[in-house]
Amino acid sequence: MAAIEAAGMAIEFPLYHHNARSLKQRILASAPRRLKRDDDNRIVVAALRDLTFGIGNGERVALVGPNGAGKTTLLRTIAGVYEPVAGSLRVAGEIGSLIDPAAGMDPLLTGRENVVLRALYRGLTEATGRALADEVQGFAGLGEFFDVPIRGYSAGMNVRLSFAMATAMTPEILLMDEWFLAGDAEFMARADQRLSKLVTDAEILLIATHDMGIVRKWCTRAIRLEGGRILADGPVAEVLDAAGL
Ligand SMILES: Nc1ncnc2c1ncn2[C@@H]1O[C@H](COP(=O)(O)OP(=O)(O)OP(=O)(O)O)[C@@H](O)[C@H]1O
Repeated sequence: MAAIEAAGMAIEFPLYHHNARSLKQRILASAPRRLKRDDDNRIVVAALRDLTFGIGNGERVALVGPNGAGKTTLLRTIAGVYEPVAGSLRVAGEIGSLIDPAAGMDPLLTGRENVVLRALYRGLTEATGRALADEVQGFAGLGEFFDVPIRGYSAGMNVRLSFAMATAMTPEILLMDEWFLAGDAEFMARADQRLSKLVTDAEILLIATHDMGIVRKWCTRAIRLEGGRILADGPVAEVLDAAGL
């Protein structure tokens, strides 16, 4: 059973070290709420503060809130990229991440080799990995570039490969940032069906987005963040209506 439990969780990013004293004074004077001094006297951004929530099997959760609210940071923390500085986080279930396009890929390997490598990493056999690579190739539409090292890909080609790859293996917990829904029109028309299946098959969906159409279409619950804190958490209609979204 997939589950995510956070209790009093906090994430901080150090910005300046002790020697930038006058700069520090200015920053703390102008933005006292989000920037603070940590125990080592560094200035840090309090990206997430005192988050407590639980997400269980079958939930489709939207993270909403203005720029800088902490949505992507929360997704990355659940994916294991950042370690909380306070509180606790427990994640049970295999994670599929549509957050950072090139994360976990080797730029020196081809598209095909990256797919096989990911499959092996997930504990699948090489034969299964090769079959998956054929499937990804068919969907990504990269032509001969599928067998070229991915450091030679354009940004859009990277999106196509990572989207096709991530949607080829259904995870228990699907973490998604909205830019994954911003491919070119032809690709998104094909992507929509594939994405719907993935969203339906995953046990937990967590998506960060500014698009309330997506939230209402796919999600059952919304968590509204602002300044790194949870302002509201509940059924989609309730949270969006209360915020006038
Ligand atoms: N690697 C980092 N180093 C320093 N600060 C960071 C880093 N990543 C995020 N932050 C800060 O943490 C806060 C939360 O950022 P985050 O990217 O999670 O916001 P968001 O809600 O996803 O915003 P957006 O809607 O603009 O994507 C911001 O103040 C941001 O400046």
